[in-house]
Amino acid sequence: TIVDADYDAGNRDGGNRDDGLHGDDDGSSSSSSARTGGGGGGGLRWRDLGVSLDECSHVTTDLVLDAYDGGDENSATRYHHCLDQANWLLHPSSGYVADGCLCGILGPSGAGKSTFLNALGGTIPRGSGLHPTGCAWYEGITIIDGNSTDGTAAMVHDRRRDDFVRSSRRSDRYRLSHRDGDVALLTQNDNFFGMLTPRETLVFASYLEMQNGKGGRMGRDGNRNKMRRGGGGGGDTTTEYEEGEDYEDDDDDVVRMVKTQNHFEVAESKLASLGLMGVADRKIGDRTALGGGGGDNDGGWFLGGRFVALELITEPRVFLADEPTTGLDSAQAEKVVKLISDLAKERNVPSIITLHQPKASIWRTLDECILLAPGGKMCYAGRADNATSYFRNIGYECPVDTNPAEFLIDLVTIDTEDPVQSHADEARINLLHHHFLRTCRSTEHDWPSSEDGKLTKSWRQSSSISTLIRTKLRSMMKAPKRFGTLLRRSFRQNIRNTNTNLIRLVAVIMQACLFSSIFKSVRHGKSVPKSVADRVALLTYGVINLSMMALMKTLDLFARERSVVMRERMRCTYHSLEYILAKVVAEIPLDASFSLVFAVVLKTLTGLRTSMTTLINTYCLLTVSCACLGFAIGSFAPSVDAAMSTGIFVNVILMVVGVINPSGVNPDESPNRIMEVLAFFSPIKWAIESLVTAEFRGMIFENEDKGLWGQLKDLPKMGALALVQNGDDVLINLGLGTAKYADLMRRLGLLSGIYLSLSWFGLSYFGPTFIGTDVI
Ligand SMILES: Nc1ncnc2c1ncn2[C@@H]1O[C@H](COP(=O)(O)OP(=O)(O)OP(=O)(O)O)[C@@H](O)[C@H]1O
Repeated sequence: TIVDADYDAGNRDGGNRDDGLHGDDDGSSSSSSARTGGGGGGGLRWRDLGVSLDECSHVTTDLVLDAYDGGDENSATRYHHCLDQANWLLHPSSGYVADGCLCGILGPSGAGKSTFLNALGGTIPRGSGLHPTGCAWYEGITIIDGNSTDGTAAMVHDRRRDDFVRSSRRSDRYRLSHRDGDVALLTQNDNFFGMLTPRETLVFASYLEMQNGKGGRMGRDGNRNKMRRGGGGGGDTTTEYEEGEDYEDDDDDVVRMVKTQNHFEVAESKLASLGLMGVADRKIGDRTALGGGGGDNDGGWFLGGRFVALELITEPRVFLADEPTTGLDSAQAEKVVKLISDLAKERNVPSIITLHQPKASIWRTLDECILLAPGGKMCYAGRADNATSYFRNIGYECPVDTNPAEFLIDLVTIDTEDPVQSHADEARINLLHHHFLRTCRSTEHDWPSSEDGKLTKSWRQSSSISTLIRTKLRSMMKAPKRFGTLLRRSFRQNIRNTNTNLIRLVAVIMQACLFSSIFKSVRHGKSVPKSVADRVALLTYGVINLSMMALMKTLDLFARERSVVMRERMRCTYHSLEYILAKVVAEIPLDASFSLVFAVVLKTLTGLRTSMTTLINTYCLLTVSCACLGFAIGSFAPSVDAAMSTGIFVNVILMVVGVINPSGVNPDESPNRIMEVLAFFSPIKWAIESLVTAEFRGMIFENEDKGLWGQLKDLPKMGALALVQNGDDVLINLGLGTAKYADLMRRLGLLSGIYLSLSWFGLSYFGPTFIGTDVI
């Protein structure tokens, strides 16, 4: 077994960074070799990768080129046919980014940089109307002991023999799997639990990753990286395990060490390696303390670094970042790009980032660059330091003292304001695109054809069923631990939200005081007929108020967590049921405690007949039910905005069908079927009916010493309830003659269960799904 690979006797047939990428004055050839890497090294590759608004399966880079060259008539016709149909956001191209390289995607706004990144990472959402073509994969190099017939010879250092031995290397193609954490994709919308510190965030993330039944990943990668570090920059020599091999079966020292490393150590090492120790205990959401995106270098650095830290917790195979410098000042931006560059080298992973107008110092940090023109037309892909010579060779000289990045972006920008200039710009871009594609074709023989190697397994995917079953079982056994972690995280996030919690506390006390002062007849504490309407209204107001607060708070929090949860769910870090249950257990007691305060204040300040316990129980269960409704809406809604507006709409409907008319109902007029169904799903209805039933059942009116005239004066105010004799009469008039408090509460409980199940379903089946690119 080959145990180390820190030397390769120069027999790398195209060792990525050494072949064509360095010191090649001929821009054209450097570009093409950068793109293909000569086939010898590990890295991220893509072939004919494009994205169009129309379905068009036949377009390849070859066809595009044929069309430009006016070559094979048949091909050109096919291409034009597709062009007619397909509206390309990203014209098909093929390329390569080597292990350990940082590649920046440059281009004007709307050129297709994010689209390209999503196509590479396999994260083009289903239903977006986009159609990807081609494929992207990771090419890994395996050093095999002995003389394998299908590999290329290489000299590899065998630690056990302390000697260099001739070994074979095999190049394997792996499908990149988001679920397995192969791809770290940092998007512009990424978010965090704002109340946690970076240390806690990383501890929770690493703990969840370790407990998700894919425990072999960290150990195995830890091993891989350890070996790579010894590689002295030989980015293309990587000793790998055979597929399906489980690290637990391995007796390597390094693996054992990583196995015993706990999640605290993993988090600490990530923090240290990213230089985040100084801000490790500051709350993430505390942007003022951190300096946010402006002014304070530490703050901005932290904001960028924390994203990177979390994405790297899983030791990804490929690192992609969409504008990681957005919102940072230039010094902070430089630091973040430098960090990604260092990590790319240290971990030997290909890293690709999109950049908006990078300054010269950032440009110098890039190893490679990809230039995209509008329409996603690739005009350059290769070593960053060869870019200017490449363009000089085709007649575009970068002026002295000009930032090459700006020069490149200007080259592919269309001046839409001036029609003549716009025409000239488009012609130049087409020329550049065409020239670039032509330089690629010369190395096409290095590429696997689509029939080659039907390898569809992801990097970490196990090949044997028994291993799969073992992994599943291991994951199930760890469910309680994951639940505990999620519970702690939710609980901390909730309890530390001090300002919001204080505001809520003050709000419920003030609302209870306000309601008690509005309904004065209830305040007197006398069970008199005149107070019936006020009692119904008071209880109803309380229910509506608490339901609104619980629903909105849940939607807001859920919406803010959404991107984190989606990211974690994409990787199958935990089961959606575990997440939902943890949220319920962590959040609902706190929500219910506000209801408790409200109930206590209301009962103390008014003469409500309902007991304190009944009031508390009902308001608390109502809160639970509305929080569950919030989870359900949040789990189905496609976006934060959609969740919030749907929440308001739904609550209004449930309120309208749920409130009781205090003037009484007409028993001869039964509500229509739709109303009945809607009412069944209204927690507001069940809570109001429960409280009203508890309030009036068995109530005997007290005599008011106000004489006949005084009593007659009150009758008009009581409407249809003017002639009631006692509480039971009131309930009959309100349509609750046979209602029982316990039954109504059971309905409310049942409704909470239904909403909880719906949230589980929504979270499980309505998450983001992506369109995969073709698998080679
Ligand atoms: N789902 C979609 N449907 C239609 N057009 C889309 C879709 N997604 C993106 N586009 C369009 O594709 C083009 C490329 O978008 P993309 O976001 O990739 O550009 P970009 O280079 O990343 O821009 P920026 O620098 O402004 O982020 C834009 O014109 C955009 O409007």
